[in-house]
Amino acid sequence: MDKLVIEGGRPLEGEVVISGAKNSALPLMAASLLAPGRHRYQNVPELRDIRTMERLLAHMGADSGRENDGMLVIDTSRVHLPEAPYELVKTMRASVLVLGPLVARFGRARVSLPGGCAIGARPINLHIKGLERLGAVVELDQGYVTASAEKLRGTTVTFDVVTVTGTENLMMAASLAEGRTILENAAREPEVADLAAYLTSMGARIQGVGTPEIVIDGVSELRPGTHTVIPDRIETGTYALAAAITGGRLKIRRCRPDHLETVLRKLEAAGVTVQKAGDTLEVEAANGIKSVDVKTWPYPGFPTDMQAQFMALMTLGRGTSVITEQIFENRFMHVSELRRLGADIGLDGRSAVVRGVPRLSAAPVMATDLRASASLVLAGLAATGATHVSRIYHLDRGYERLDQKLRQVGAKIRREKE
Ligand SMILES: CC(=O)N[C@H]1[C@@H](OP(=O)(O)OP(=O)(O)OC[C@H]2O[C@@H](n3ccc(=O)[nH]c3=O)[C@H](O)[C@@H]2O)O[C@H](CO)[C@@H](O)[C@@H]1O
Ligand SMILES: C=C(OP(=O)(O)O)C(=O)O
Repeated sequence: MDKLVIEGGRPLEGEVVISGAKNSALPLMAASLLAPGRHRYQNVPELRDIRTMERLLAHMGADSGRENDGMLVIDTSRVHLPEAPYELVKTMRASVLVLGPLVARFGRARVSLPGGCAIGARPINLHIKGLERLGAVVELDQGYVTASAEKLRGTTVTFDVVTVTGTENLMMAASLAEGRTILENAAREPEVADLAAYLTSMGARIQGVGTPEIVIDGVSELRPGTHTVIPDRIETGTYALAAAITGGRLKIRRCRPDHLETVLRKLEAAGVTVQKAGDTLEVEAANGIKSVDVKTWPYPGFPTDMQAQFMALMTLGRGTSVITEQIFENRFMHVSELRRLGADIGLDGRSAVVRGVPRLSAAPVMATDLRASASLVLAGLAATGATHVSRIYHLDRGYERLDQKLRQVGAKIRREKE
């Protein structure tokens, strides 16, 4: 197992190029199951989750590989086994994204239940309820969801809570259903819009994307297409915070600042200078950090996937910050580790009360999920001394070449065997 060793206390300076979004690429890859043939994706990051999705699709009979220019090509002509086994699903919850496409195209699917994870129980009841509304017969058997439907039929589905992958699963299934499906209280995340853009290029008829009501008119078949994945807004935000927490200055290139408005406004409120120009963001923190409060919320609210990293920044704020997690019931696993670095954080139900301290100092820390790991890396970049972050396989799920990109902008960070 690898760990990261970070010698902190150096302001980051220079340029970082943002990779394609993991949370866009995964549903886009699942969408390849909707139409036999060669699907071509540009800007897919090299990540552990992407390789897991390739293995999952391969299990079903798909072929995939990269072309010389990095284009990921998935050929679904020979898919014959509509099944997602436990061994793969347990390593990546996003595997559940194959459920909708499989039922829609093959009339049946057998997908392992993902189970809980470090950040919460994360049920998929709304995915299942939605598929049932579309006419699928769904059963739970020995830890697997089996769903079957001769033909899905359009209907209205109202989500009890906003669910990103739930919206994506149902949008894919409804694209091949008979008639019109209306998804109410749908997710508005940019990744949902990116998936809708690809589905539309495949021949799907989708309206209302980016609003809480998505209308899908089913078509009888879809065709493979070519698509460029949007830049990763969470990676972008993480580097913006890396500049801020180290008192540095970063030019963040090939990103979409408009997908990160809420985070950028909070950064400005914290006294950080943020300049947007097209697909470039410049972030500079010359005068320290002011404490600000944050509440996570579905898009366009403050993303839960940035909560842990923002908390790392707030540990060094002037004043007290209240950070409230409203999406997942257990997404504070980083708190005890940040405390090991000298942070002063109290927990009160769904809120963390972060009293800023003048400095953090290095310690060995360990993370239990992807963004918690990122928050520890940020804290380590600011802390004095050498911070050892273990279990970085979490980071490798979601950040492409994180250590290399940070080294390029002046961080002293290396990967070591534990
Ligand atoms: C691969 C991917 O895109 N992952 C993202 C996606 O996860 P994911 O799509 O799994 O998260 P959801 O949006 O579904 O979860 C939001 C809330 O709804 C609840 N819920 C969800 C589905 C369901 O059937 N029943 C239910 O109760 C969840 O437990 C959670 O409390 O959105 C999350 C919220 O922005 C992000 O943190 C994840 O990075
Ligand atoms: C929670 C995340 O991912 P996943 O939904 O794949 O677990 C994330 O990207 O922060």
